[in-house]
Amino acid sequence: MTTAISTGGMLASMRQTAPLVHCITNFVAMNIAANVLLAAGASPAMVHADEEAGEFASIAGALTINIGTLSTDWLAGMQSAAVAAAKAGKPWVLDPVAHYATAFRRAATAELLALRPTIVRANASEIIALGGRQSRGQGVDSRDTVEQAEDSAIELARRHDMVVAVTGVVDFVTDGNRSARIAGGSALMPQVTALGCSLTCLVGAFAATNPQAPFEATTAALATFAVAGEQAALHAAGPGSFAWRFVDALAALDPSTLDLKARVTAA
Ligand SMILES: Nc1ncnc2c1ncn2[C@@H]1O[C@H](COP(=O)(O)OP(=O)(O)OP(=O)(O)O)[C@@H](O)[C@H]1O
Ligand SMILES: Cc1ncsc1CCO
Ligand SMILES: [Mg+2]
Repeated sequence: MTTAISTGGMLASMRQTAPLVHCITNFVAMNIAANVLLAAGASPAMVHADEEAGEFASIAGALTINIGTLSTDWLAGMQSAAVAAAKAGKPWVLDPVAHYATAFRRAATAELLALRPTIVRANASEIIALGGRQSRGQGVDSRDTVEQAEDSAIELARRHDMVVAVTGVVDFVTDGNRSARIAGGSALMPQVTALGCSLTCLVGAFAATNPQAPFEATTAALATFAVAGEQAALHAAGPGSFAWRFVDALAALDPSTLDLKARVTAA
């Protein structure tokens, strides 16, 4: 069954408002994530210092936090930003990169979760471990399937009253009551580093435009990635040309094509 969500309409309204998205992401992702947001039609700003992160979060449309290259200083900025975003009523998105890998990351993730993210976006291994189950993940890449993570995603969404998005071959989004699957993308996507991190930032852009509908906003962001990924893969020779073709495909994607090609089904 195809859901009634107009992903194209959400892309159009996101572009119309060009939301300012406060991204605290990792050193690997910073450049590609900013380019992905610009191509899609949002306005990214990478601001992480504790001295200004709280102030900036309160003026941005949404905040995204990614712990990929974590340090103590950055964690302080993340916490200030999350507190300020919540106080200002702005949605914020958490990407708990490899949170299972070290005690530092585990503790940081628990502290950030306690600050009540609106949305968590992660790969299957990260979601399984976040739900307290044994995942096969070691570093930043997933070693589990989305299907294996679906129950954990639903449990997490209910436990923390948030939207959870698990990405992989077919993505899964849930708010604990409603769930959807988004098919598409390309096997080249996990071959390009930090596309998941970039997607987390794009989820922030859609959530900024639709703060009352984080489930729909997340679904639309994932569908946008899935369709742009398919288009980019058509003529890509490998991960290198896929990466720039993907940015071009995002910029070229029009709302009606997105509506036509998006494969979103209720789960
Ligand atoms: N095998 C695949 N086929 C199609 N799409 C895929 C595949 N693997 C990942 N994707 C897509 O790639 C994007 C990034 O998801 P992924 O799960 O790889 O994130 P991630 O592991 O957090 O990435 P990173 O940590 O490198 O940023 C999503 O849009 C997802 O749907
Ligand atoms: C490779 C890598 N290392 C830390 S963060 C990151 C980007 C993908 O998550
Ligand atoms: Mg990741």
